[in-house]
Amino acid sequence: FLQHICINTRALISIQRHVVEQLLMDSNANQAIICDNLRKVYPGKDGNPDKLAVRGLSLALPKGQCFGMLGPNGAGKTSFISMMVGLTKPTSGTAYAHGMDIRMDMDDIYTNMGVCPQHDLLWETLTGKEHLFFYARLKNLKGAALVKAVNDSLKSVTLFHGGVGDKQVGKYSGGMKRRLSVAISLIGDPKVVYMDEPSTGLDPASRNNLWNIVKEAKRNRAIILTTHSMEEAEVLCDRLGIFVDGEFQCLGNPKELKARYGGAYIFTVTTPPEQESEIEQLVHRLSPSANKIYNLSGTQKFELPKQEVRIADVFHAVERAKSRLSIHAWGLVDTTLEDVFIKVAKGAPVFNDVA
Ligand SMILES: Nc1ncnc2c1ncn2[C@@H]1O[C@H](COP(=O)(O)OP(=O)(O)OP(=O)(O)O)[C@@H](O)[C@H]1O
Repeated sequence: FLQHICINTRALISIQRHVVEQLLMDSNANQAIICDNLRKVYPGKDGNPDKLAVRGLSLALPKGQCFGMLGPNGAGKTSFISMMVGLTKPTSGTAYAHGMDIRMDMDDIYTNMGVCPQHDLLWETLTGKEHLFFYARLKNLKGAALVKAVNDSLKSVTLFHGGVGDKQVGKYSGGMKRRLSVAISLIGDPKVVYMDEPSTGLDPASRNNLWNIVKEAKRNRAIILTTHSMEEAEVLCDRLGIFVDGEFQCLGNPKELKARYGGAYIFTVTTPPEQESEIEQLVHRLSPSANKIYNLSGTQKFELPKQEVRIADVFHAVERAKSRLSIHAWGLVDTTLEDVFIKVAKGAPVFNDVA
């Protein structure tokens, strides 16, 4: 399985690299974002080796798409976004936002870019509305258009009614601050938006509300977002990359990733512990290469390779077994994006230092 992942990874990353090379040669290429072999190395301090946080990232993203960057803690997602928004310089390689180079044209890029940082960067003594006026003016909005943009923005993140937008941010809850940060990132109609874990700390209702805002917003722009929520990635992202140790381990839309990396059904069954071996035999009759992945006092979990089993056969086998075994509960589920994430993140080689 790991071999399968590695082959796919190399092929996919080189295809993406090839796409980027073609786009860079095409002066009419209408891509919102192109990353060309971006690399970030943090110099080692106190005798420690250098840290290669982003190792040659190539990516092309058209307008109208939301790209999700998933990855374990410390994978390099924030380092990537920091380069894209001009907070740090790439060690080598570069990226283009609507054809403008992040090494030279950052001032022009800023007028057409929005950022929702991982940690809210807000002034406690200013109101939500004052924040939005400030950022909207930076985007050159004036007069009636400025007032309309601010009010629309407050409404879109439900901070308008009851005068919430006129309260000081110091009195906002964590969720309200997060919603304000998202509103700031979208004010002034930027064509490229980066969102670093936008829904962290939001309750389910606020999160759904935020997802609707992002879905609406992506129609007209390119969005790159990082998230630890597989649910969020599935709801919002047209394309995903799982980023581990500074490089993509896989790229694709959520369905493709599940199909490519999720070659098995998960079959769970609970019986009295003394009937475990009979269940095991039943499973191996259904699927000779089934793999037991969990076993605790009568509850067993198996991976059944999809090419070996038909769902209907599993249902029939369980129904027949019920006449002689006490099956308290059972279930058969398809691979989730979370399963894909765990497998890909675990299977990735570990690199810590610059090779
Ligand atoms: N300024 C820095 N100097 C040295 N090393 C750094 C610096 N910033 C990040 N790193 C290291 O680079 C690696 C990538 O960190 P980064 O914050 O980009 O990861 P991340 O994927 O955003 O993690 P998380 O999901 O936890 O936010 C980590 O090993 C981190 O310790």
